[in-house]
Amino acid sequence: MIHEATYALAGLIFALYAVDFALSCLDDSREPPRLRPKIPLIGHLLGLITNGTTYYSVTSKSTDAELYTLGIFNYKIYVSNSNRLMPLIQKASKSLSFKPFMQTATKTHSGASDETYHIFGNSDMLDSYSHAMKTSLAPGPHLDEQNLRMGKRVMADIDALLNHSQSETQRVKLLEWARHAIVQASSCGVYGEHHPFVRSEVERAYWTWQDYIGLHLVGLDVTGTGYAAREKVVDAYRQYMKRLPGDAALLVKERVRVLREAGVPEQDIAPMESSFGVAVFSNTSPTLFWAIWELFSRPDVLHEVREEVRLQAVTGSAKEGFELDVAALKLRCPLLLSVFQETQRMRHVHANIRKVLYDTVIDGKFLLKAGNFLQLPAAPIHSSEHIWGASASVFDPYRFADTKNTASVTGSAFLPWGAPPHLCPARQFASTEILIIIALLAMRADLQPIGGIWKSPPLKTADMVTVLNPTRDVEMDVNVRKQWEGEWRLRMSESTSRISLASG
Ligand code: HEM
Repeated sequence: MIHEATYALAGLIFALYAVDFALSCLDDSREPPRLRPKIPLIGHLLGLITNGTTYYSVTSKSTDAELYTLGIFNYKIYVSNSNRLMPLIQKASKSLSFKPFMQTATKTHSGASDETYHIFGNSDMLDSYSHAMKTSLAPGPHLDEQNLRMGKRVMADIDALLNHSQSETQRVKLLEWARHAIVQASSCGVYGEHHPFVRSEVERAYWTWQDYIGLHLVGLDVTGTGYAAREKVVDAYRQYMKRLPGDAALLVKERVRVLREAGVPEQDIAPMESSFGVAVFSNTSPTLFWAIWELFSRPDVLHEVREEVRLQAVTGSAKEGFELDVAALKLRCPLLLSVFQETQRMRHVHANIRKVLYDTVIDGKFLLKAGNFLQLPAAPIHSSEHIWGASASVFDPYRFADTKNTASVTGSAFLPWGAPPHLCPARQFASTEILIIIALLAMRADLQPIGGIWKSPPLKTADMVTVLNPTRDVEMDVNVRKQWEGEWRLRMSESTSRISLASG
């Protein structure tokens, strides 16, 4: 019996290797070289299921190839390891396209009808959608209003955190607080004060839904918990969208206009809008969490940042109230900006994905065959010593504060917002929000994990986000800094004064 089982196992392993070998014989010699998995046919799939996109950091370390191939059954994932190829890939967006994933997401993520799915198969419609979002998020009066609403709500949440009895230490869960602050402030900015997340159970349902989006992708939410949470969020959007409030941002009005003009059925508008939270909240929250973590866990740097913000951007006194000047924060606080961008460089794990629609040759030599996928992981580029020097693997809070350090860094080497010419159109909005929150916390509060030890929690690698969340929350002691007690105001700046982001 044991012999038979051993023979069967040996036979299976032999068969797997044989099929893997046979498939690789069908490769065109101009395709990027294959990277063999430890377990033939499914090894890379298991790696991706277990490690998410961080798997590409492992595979990319084991080859010098600029582009390589991971075989999974008869599919191929081409992986770009190179910032040099990035602009060439981005320019080939007609054949290396993100659009098929937008179409699939109408069903897997939003739960919309077949009709909407077909509408999202129209490339021109998707271009109009993207154009409408880009123009409505561009610096100017509309973004000024969006920023104003966002800033007002940030102040309310920071006041709520700090206006407790001064003798008591407040305890908060940092991730929970960062998520709440971002959902509330971003929603006020984007949807107006009567946004869909005013009720805390809708906010909670949103994060439950996010835990299930990986399972929704493969239709495996067997308990239906994620779908129920999604329904709660969609319901709140249905109520909200019965009549868009006057203070909804142009962004929302434009998104809805394009959907209606394209013929998206009315019952699908709320589900489509509710899925926009992935863009608006899900990346900003963990980025804020880690930026707070990286700053407050370095007392010397925190001291310098406090001095920088105090000298450059804060006026007033305890008696007359303090004011944070957002224009100064954006333009004259290089160390704070550097800590934020270094957090992004070290923590960003996103791998942009493209479907190869037609056979495409990149850089005159790499053939990518239609029907396969291309991934553009940022982490191997963010940790490259060729680009960032010998300290590439170390968190250097000063890295972006001195342009000498980053003189050789082009837009396609710093990728948290995507790669030019396709960058997140809300990067100024999200960066302004994060900088305001960190600056106010730095000036007004002391934060420390309970027990005083800054031990980084493990990461939830399965999350489909650009910056990973911790697997467990971290409880923090929050104390008000006595000398900065008092009323605080924001002097909001015009959005045309832009933060000098390394991405452009
Ligand atoms: C730290 C927070 C954020 C990060 C790291 C981030 C990152 C990204 C990235 C990598 C892309 C893909 C770019 C591409 O390849 O085309 C993107 C697209 C997009 N993001 Fe963000 N984003 C953030 C916050 C936001 C917020 C707050 C909003 C809305 C208020 C937003 C709206 C969008 C939109 C509309 C697109 C799609 C643009 C298009 O269709 O061309 N993002 N974002």
